[in-house]
Amino acid sequence: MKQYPHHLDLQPAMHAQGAVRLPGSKSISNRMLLLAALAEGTTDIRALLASDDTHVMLMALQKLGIRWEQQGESQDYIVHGTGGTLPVHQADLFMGNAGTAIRPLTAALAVIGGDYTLHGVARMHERPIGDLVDALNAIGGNIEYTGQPGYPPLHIRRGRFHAQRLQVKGNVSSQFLTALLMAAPLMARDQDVVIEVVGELISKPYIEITLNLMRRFGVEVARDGWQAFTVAAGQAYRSPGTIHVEGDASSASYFLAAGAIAGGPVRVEGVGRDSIQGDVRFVDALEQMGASITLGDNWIEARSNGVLKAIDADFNHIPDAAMTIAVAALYADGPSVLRNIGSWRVKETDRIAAMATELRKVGATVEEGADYLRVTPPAELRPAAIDTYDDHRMAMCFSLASLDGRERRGTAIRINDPKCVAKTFPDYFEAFAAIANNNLI
Ligand SMILES: O=C(O)C1=C[C@@H](OP(=O)(O)O)[C@@H](O)[C@H](O)C1
Ligand SMILES: C=C(OP(=O)(O)O)C(=O)O
Repeated sequence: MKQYPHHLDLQPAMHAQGAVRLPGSKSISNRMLLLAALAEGTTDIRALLASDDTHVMLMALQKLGIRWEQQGESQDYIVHGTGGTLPVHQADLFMGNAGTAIRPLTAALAVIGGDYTLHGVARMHERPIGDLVDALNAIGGNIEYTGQPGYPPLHIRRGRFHAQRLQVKGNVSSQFLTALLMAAPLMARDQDVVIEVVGELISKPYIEITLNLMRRFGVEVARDGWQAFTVAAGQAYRSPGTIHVEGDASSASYFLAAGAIAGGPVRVEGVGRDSIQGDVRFVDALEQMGASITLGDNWIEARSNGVLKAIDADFNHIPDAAMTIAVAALYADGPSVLRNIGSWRVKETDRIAAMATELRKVGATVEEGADYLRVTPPAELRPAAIDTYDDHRMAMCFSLASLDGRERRGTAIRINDPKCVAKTFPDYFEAFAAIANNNLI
């Protein structure tokens, strides 16, 4: 993988312009890998994301005995599905800090049965998984915590699944519901499986990605809004043959915001108006801030010709791309408020605290609530060394503070420990330099 120095210095850039080919979507890549492994037949996955999060999924599948082959140097992978069984019944799996790997795998392994341990980096062991474990153990799963109750590491043994009606909480992470949905067809081939959501469900558009991909692998889910999901008996995953991974809409947010802040046009290629990723709705927020957005079939472009307007909005549906708005708010004409972002506290780091601390370094006044941030831009941005907390999105979104807006100049930004971008976008800084006057030094 890519080598990065201990820090990167970004000089102020007057303009942002150009086109960027996006890496594959993390959310789609890891779902497709698991679905292809569980399917009957061989799947040809095109343009898989190359990153830490997909690497841990690929390695885990390999350890579980799933055969896959990378096609030369490309990001095309052939995955040989085993139709819902696993050749290896005992494995120790390293999950890094990939929520999209550990959560779905926990459910699939618990249902298939075997003797598996799942663990990750230190932060993974602080990220909650209790609601998923509770849902599975309540119907006969056998999952134990080997560290702190409620958190990985986990020890999964063969359970005795009985009920086909599950309940899961959705207010901490939507990935728990995604995990159960993906595992549901493995639970009972002869009985319907019903999954009920107890209370509020956050990050809803990610459930749409799950349902869409399950459908492409041959499994239909009937739903009652966001309350209940039924996987009818008799369904099993089947390979769709060849399947393409869209470009990552969350990764697109940095470049589109660059176009909005520093004029543009900046075009991202690989996602467009028909994307299945909720994060394409990030462009609505940019539009509200005054940017002009054009959506094509497989591209999105952002430009702007004025100062950005402040925004006060609920960002529950786009928690990842919302971090980009927090930094774009530095260029707005007044205070912006990002609401309903409580899940930020249990992601790669406590993102509300980290964002508040780092925005203050460039001069912003920030009010931090349990589930919101209010960002008041300074008269002028101050040079700062940004700590990244091993959070790829902290590193990526703070690159934007080096851009000149119309009313506010960009500033010299040092990004400490930039290699964390490898979680989803190893080449991020090269791509950013290419649209921002090659300002990497
Ligand atoms: O299902 C997914 O692919 C994801 C769901 C979201 O998590 P939460 O549901 O925990 O908010 C998002 O933040 C994460 O990056 C990817
Ligand atoms: C929250 C994120 O990742 P994960 O899939 O590990 O939850 C993210 O990529 O911003």
